Amino acid sequence: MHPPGADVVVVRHGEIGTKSEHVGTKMERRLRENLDAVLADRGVDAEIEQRRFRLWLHTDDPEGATAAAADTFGVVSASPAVRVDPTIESIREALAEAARQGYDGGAFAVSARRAGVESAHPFSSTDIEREGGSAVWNAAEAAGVDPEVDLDDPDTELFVDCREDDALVFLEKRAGPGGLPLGTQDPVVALLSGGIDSPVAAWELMKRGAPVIPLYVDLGDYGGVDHRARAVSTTETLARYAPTRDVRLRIAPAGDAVADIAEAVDVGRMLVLRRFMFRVAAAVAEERGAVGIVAGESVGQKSSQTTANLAVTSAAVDLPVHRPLLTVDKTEITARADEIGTFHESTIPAGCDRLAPDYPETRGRLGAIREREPAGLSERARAVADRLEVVEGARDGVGDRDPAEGETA
Ligand SMILES: Nc1ncnc2c1ncn2[C@@H]1O[C@H](COP(=O)(O)OP(=O)(O)OP(=O)(O)O)[C@@H](O)[C@H]1O
Repeated sequence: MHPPGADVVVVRHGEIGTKSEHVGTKMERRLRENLDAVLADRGVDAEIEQRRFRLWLHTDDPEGATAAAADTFGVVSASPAVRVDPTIESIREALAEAARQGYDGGAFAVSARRAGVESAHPFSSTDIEREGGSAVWNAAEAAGVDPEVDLDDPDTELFVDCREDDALVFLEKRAGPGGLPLGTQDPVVALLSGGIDSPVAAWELMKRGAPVIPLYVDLGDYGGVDHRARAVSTTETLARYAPTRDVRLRIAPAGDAVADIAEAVDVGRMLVLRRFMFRVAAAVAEERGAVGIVAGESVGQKSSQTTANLAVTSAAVDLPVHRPLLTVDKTEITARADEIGTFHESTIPAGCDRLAPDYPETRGRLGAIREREPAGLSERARAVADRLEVVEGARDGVGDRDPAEGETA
């Protein structure tokens, strides 16, 4: 919610501030470019101004600009604000206006910060809070609201940032994803199954700055049109967070290879299959200059995801397999999927479920699994990776950056 007259959105970032000046400056530039692209992608008109440890968005659409900032990796919070003169009188007036808009009962608090030269104002932040609080109180009473103050746990918080030349009044600090600007790490291949977990895992890597190359392994008769459609639609949602990037889904035509695995392997079948998928992903990574694989596995969630089995599947490739959900419970993963917009409730049985043998292996041993693996799987994985289908049109204005470009801290 924004106060009346808001025409600026204050955007805060976090970890960039811990970097060296050289790296921090580059990351700030990348954040600005990414934010600009998200704004443009959503048709929000805003001009970005670089401030110390902040970006300011000058805009006539404070809600749209705040929502865009809150979906940009690297942003910790965003506040649509009104700017007034740095005097107690102007601040009181703006707070009273803001209260008429955004305070309709419950407990409130005014939180003030003063930045800049100490002697710039003849008042302290405590003065602002006291004077501002009384202005809010009066405005509420005049509007028929029964005001109450709770400084520790308010229902409504009204903020004042008082600086040398102006004061900002705002009603919220909308949380962004945090993390680092997308493109500040080298890319990884994201194995997307169309299920709930893998898009969240991909999003987590994006949040830390790594662009993803989404890859769906088509299981042929064991997969399904709906399964594939879910991978396409979750990729489109992920792409909304990355308009500067090529986030088109790649589909690997693995039906024949999967059918052969299902035919040849019973005990340990899912491990052989996952090892095959990792090999396909590694081949795509090599081709596209990616430096890792991200998967949505979480310890113990499925029989193929026990600690022993994760060791067996990871050993199929030299590239690191990143599993950001490793220790996250399913309820939390589902909530996160809902938040980021990739959650699709579905009763469609996943292809892997249909492939699972009656007695799945829970404690695979690398040597035994290697022996059971049909010969030539690495070559077949490379062949499948050479015949990728790229799903066009997932997003307009697909990014044009080189996926191998990164600027690691
Ligand atoms: N058909 C597929 N194409 C690409 N990646 C896949 C596919 N199936 C599984 N994966 C990858 O392997 C991981 C584990 O898959 P598994 O089938 O055990 O989980 P799932 O519950 O079906 O999928 P998800 O983890 O996405 O919910 C997935 O998180 C995903 O990263």
